[in-house]
Amino acid sequence: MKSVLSLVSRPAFKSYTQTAHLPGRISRVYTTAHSVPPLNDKSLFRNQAYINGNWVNAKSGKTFEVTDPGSGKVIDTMPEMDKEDAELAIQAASDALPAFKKLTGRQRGRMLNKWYQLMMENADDLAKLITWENGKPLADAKGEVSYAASFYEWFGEEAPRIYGDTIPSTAAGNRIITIKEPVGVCGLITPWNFPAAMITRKIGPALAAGCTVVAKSPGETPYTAAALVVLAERAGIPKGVINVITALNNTPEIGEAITSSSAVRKVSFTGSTRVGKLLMKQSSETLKKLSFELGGNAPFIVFDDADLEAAVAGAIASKFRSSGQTCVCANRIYVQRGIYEEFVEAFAEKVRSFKVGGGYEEGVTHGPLIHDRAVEKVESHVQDALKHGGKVLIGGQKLPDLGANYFQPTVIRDSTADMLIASEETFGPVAALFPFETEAEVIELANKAEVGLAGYFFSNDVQRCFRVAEAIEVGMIGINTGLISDPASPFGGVKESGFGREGSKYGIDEYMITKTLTFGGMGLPLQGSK
Ligand SMILES: NC(=O)c1ccc[n+]([C@@H]2O[C@H](COP(=O)([O-])OP(=O)(O)OC[C@H]3O[C@@H](n4cnc5c(N)ncnc54)[C@H](O)[C@@H]3O)[C@@H](O)[C@H]2O)c1
Ligand SMILES: O=CCCC(=O)O
Repeated sequence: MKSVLSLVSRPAFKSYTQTAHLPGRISRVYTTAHSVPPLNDKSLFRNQAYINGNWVNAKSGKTFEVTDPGSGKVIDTMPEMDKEDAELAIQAASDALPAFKKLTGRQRGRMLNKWYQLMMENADDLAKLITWENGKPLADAKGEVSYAASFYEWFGEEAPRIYGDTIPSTAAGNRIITIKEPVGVCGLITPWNFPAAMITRKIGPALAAGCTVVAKSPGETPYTAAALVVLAERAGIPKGVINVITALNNTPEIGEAITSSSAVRKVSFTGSTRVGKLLMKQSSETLKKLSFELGGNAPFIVFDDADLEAAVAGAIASKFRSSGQTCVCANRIYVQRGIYEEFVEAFAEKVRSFKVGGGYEEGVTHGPLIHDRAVEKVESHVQDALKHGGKVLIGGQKLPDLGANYFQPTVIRDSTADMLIASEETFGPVAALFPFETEAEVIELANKAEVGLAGYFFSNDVQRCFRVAEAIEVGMIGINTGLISDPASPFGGVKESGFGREGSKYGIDEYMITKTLTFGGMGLPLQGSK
């Protein structure tokens, strides 16, 4: 294995251009460049885990390889940790808790603010790491860094503003107040699709509340998380407050260690509904406080009365963000019959202008998917749609000449309710367009999903806006917008998309408990007083 420094400063190793033929009337030039630009600050690249303020290997000495999804090349290794390492991290977080929770909110807020500033100062390097291990285009990666850092800024401001209540008692002579306390040690498990933002959205409120954490970084994208820890050290976060453990194949074992430990009082998980259900079962033995941000299958509805141009732009932004690999991506695009043909044409035209390729290449709008399993799922949804009468307008094919993980941005028209894509999250760059006739019909279709994370609709009728927003069973609705993510806005789902809210003024509550203080014998005359 090459040394870390040679890896982070290695020169371009491949760059080429090729033509990909798309069904329909055009063929597009796709390009890719597999060169990894060197970091300005090479010390941000770490290939170890972090426990109790120390950079460490797995006790077993085992490691796993991390692959650049764009080039298919191995980036480096990370420690393949197991239960024993997880227990050390939990112990470190437990030991650090008493002192950390005694700091004032203002003191913790200042640390988070410093961390925010360091992230912004090192935004270019963090973005390079995100693109390297996740594949998303550099411009998107930069956007993710700002989004991720904004959770430290936001919760740094919330930390000094944790209030309890004064409550009128029903019993005469009693006086009731509540205080908020940190829940304790938190186990945080996050996915690869936002290597920075999914972690900061949990660590920010946890630290603001006074909790200490054990974070399991995603096996596919652990280097961004490690770089964030380097910046945490510089921000003066005390040792043991943040512990980041790493694993790929041992992930279920780590999950079990975290969920079964009685020292861990809270688990916050972002990932699939399948794994969420498993972690909930595992956590039941110790009855932990839980937050689960799970899978989505977002309906995106365009009514006849919508602004067509805005609806097309919103649908493109929602569907193809991160090549369709976000939990809030539109998965089912329902368009009312009166506007359907016009919408299909304008939407397809936009997709034709995409440029797929390596994330570092200038002008690339869409990168590779994360791994071959993601490509297989996307391909199976396209094949299934074809079998059920869907018509592929654009795309529909893998792009093997670019690399194993590239798939053409795809538009399928005349989609129907019996297609897999109508009931399962694709998590990839396939836009399925469904025609519909009436408002009642589309609400029923939208609510058929077992999950309910995000939903979107476009309409210029204010009555309808309220009616439809109230009828759709999701945690978040975009009305006349395809982008809803904001640190100020509560993020979370209903039904099998989980529970709990991240970001916003509610996000910090997930990491606190309310303690009730009842004072008896109050309001009585002072004994012996005149
Ligand atoms: N609601 C949200 O905020 C949100 C955000 C991003 C992704 N997601 C969902 O995540 C899914 C895509 O990610 P994925 O396929 O990698 O999900 P996944 O559930 O397989 O993995 C997510 C994370 O959980 C870890 N994990 C996997 N198995 C585990 C186990 N047994 N114990 C403990 N940890 C385990 C993985 O290492 C990974 O870091 C989609 O369904 C997407 O909608 C949801
Ligand atoms: O993928 C899930 C998170 C997406 C977001 O925060 O916008």
